[in-house]
Amino acid sequence: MKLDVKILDERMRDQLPTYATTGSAGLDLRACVDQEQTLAPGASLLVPTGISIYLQDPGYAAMILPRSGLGHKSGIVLGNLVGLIDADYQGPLMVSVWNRSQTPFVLKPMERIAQLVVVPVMQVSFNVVEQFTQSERGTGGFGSTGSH
Ligand SMILES: O=c1ccn([C@H]2C[C@H](O)[C@@H](COP(=O)(O)OP(=O)(O)OP(=O)(O)O)O2)c(=O)[nH]1
Ligand SMILES: [Mg+2]
Repeated sequence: MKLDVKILDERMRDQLPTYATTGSAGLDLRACVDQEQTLAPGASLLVPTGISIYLQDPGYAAMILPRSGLGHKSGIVLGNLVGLIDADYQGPLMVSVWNRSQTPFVLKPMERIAQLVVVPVMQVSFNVVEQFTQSERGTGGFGSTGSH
């Protein structure tokens, strides 16, 4: 699907997010900062990605997720854990970069810091009931099926 994008930082014009492989689910987002910035252990920083997107159709949303390499090796994840981009959002796409490690992290301009995944969404309305039709699981959860 074609997604409307606005370029807010000229550096993004010739490097719009792309799928790294034919099977990639995520589009890598870059840190559109002007200078290197050091994130102290535990610190988080709201980083512009230099673009805005407009999904428009409420049947879609986008999620910002950590990159696994950065998250696992460097402890660079997201301050909001997951970023949810509403279909009607038209503002700048921002990434809350959180250094959950115990080592300072140097964020470099235009570095790929997170990834964007576009997902289908179903909006619901509520049907208030007194009883649910009984399911096999019922109210069991939080380990009710055992651990083996
Ligand atoms: O990592 C993120 C998360 C959100 N957003 C933008 C897009 C999203 O549509 C909007 C609102 O996000 P959300 O609803 O999660 O935040 P909120 O704190 O509930 O703000 P609001 O009151 O504006 O809904 O902020 C980002 O750019 N990056
Ligand atoms: Mg909200």
